[in-house]
Amino acid sequence: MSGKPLYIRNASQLVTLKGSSDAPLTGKAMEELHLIEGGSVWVEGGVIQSVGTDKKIRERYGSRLAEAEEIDATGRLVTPGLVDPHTHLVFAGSRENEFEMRLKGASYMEIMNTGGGIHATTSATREAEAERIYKESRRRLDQFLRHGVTTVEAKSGYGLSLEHELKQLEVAVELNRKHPVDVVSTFMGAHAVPVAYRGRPDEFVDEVVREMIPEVARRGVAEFNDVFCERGVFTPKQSRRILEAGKEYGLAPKIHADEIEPYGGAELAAEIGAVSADHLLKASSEGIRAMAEKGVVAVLLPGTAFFLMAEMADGRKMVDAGVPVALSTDCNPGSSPTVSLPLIMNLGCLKMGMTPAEVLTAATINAAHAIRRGHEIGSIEEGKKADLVIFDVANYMGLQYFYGSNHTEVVVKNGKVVHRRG
Ligand SMILES: O=C(O)CC1=NCN=C1
Ligand SMILES: [Zn+2]
Repeated sequence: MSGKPLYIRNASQLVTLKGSSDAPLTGKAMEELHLIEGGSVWVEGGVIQSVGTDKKIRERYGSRLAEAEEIDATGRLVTPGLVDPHTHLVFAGSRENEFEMRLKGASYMEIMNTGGGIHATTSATREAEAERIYKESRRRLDQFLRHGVTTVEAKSGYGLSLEHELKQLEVAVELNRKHPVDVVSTFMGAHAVPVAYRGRPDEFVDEVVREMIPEVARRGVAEFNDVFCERGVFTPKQSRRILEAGKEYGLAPKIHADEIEPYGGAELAAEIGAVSADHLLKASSEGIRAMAEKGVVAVLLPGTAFFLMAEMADGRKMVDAGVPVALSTDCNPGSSPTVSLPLIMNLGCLKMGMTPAEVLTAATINAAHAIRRGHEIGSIEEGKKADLVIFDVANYMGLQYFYGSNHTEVVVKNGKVVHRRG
């Protein structure tokens, strides 16, 4: 096995989340972190080899301790690497101007319908060379890493044409190849109807379905296909057509659902077998029930609601209804310009009625299942990728109690230390 073993020892709390690799956790199981007090991990070849009390690990590897890189985690919390299953990471430019417009009363949709919003970022991203988009996106990915995030999903959706959607996706693929943080790509050509197609949405849907999806699938630059199902963007009928087309080409469906108005997005997600339905601030009780029945992961984005000064999705209701709940930053220049998944967990507790254990489950194993990676990341179990974080708090409750801070001290990715707080 290449490289030295890594021995992380004697954590005040080691959150394993063991036994969650086959399916996302729901209901009461979202609270069962399977903690080990004084826990240790032995890592070799980028893989978790053994997890247990420090006594167990020292007995098992006693003769080899001297050859290992040792990190003393005494007094600190060790968790799986955080996973962000919903970002619009890859883009150029920013929209501070719109932030001030919204503080003065303009709505998100008003700004978008007058040529700003997604259209503003689309113009900037179309004009920018891939190199510049790569550099700006890499900087955000560096910041994610410093917040304990070891895997992110990244959507296209600021190209809105085959040429520029492919440009975004190629940047995401390049970041995945070169950056320590793993990047999982989602095609989202159906993020908005571009200005050139204003008033002719069905013709744009034709282009997404007939031109973009086949080429994206042929190049293998995305695993998922997402659509902004919202009044004034894409109807449930158009969204169904786009997601069905993606399934035909092997792109698993995801959906931005019921963000601004109740619109049947959650129901459509259950009907079509989406991997996840995201936002859900206005999801109906019927939609939530249907998602629970079909095991569709609800990816909740409280940072977006916070930044849009809107009411939050009812995380408590969804957890109690048996929906698998995950959390994400929704990192994007318009409605959630943040990389702080730890702050999103704080909002899960303070604004959505979730518990400290539930939000940690939602930002690790359930987030991993929302991007079909639950079998390889999201928990600290033998055979899984050694993606781990050491936080400078004594327990998982402290991560939420001392809110608003970045408690990330050490990040381990594939068994290698890739960040130590300076
Ligand atoms: O505004 C943006 O750039 C991202 C977004 N898409 C759907 N909601 C927000
Ligand atoms: Zn989004």
